[in-house]
Amino acid sequence: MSSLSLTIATRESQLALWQAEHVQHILQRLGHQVNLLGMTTLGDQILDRTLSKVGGKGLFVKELETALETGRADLAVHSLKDVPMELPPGFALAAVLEREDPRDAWVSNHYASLQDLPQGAVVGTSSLRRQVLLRALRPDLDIQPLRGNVNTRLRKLDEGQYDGIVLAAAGLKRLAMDARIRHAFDTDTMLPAAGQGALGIEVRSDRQDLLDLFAGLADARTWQTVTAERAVSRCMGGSCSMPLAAHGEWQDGQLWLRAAWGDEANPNAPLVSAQASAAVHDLASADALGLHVASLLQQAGAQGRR
Ligand SMILES: NCc1[nH]cc(CCC(=O)O)c1CC(=O)O
Repeated sequence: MSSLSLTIATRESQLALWQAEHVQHILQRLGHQVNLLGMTTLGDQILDRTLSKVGGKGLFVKELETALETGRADLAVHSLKDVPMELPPGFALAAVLEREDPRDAWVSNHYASLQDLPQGAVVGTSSLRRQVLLRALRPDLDIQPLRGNVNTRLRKLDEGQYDGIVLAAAGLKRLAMDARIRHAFDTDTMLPAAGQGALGIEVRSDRQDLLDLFAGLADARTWQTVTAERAVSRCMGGSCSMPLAAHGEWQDGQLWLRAAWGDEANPNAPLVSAQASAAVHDLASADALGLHVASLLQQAGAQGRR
């Protein structure tokens, strides 16, 4: 393939820039010329409210899509967790890249683990999924909202506003802040969000040149895994305003998919869980596994949203 001159649209948080530069380097190694176009999204501007209350997923990607639409940029690099389950018409996921640690991390300056926290301690997270899972582990905790990019959240912890916070391990590891992680929660206690830790490349669907280019860079296993996870979320009508976890792990060539759903209207109700496995071999069979697990969730009492 001949050398292309490409522009990557990216948010300007430290993590978004790391991710865009990561893809920039991959493309440069293939001989392409790559610039970054930094942008501020609505999700970056609204910091005083919980995202689930102001429109949820999509707030971080819309401005980037506009740049693709107008040709100011050729591709956008996203944390897949923040990408809506269905892209708007005219856009496509060109690839999913290798996954960082998908687990949630416990970060605290004083307490090595949740178990060490005193009664009623203050824990920061704005994720409804993390809130519900934390409440199941420690009903006594005082869970307080925590927004902002990774650095902002750590600063708020260090200022003493929280006894501990829960963040994606992936963001901390990518920013070489592993040292802040007291421990990563095992996936049995804190089931991760669909797509957590994976990167997605979005392009305009008419850019066949880019679809061809990225087909060769995709991590097939990761793409199948997150496709199954995202199918659960899509089928449940998942958005940030629904406590929903979906996580796949491979075992003996089979993809094991687990999901958990919490009732946002009744946060004290127990979680509904479901799991299934299948010999997934392509994106279609991964999607089918996700739909199956979503139907099991619904049979067990989880309510999807239209
Ligand atoms: N919702 C914000 C967001 N989107 C992606 C990540 C972390 C990196 C990832 O999951 O790929 C984070 C921060 C967090 O959840 O702690």
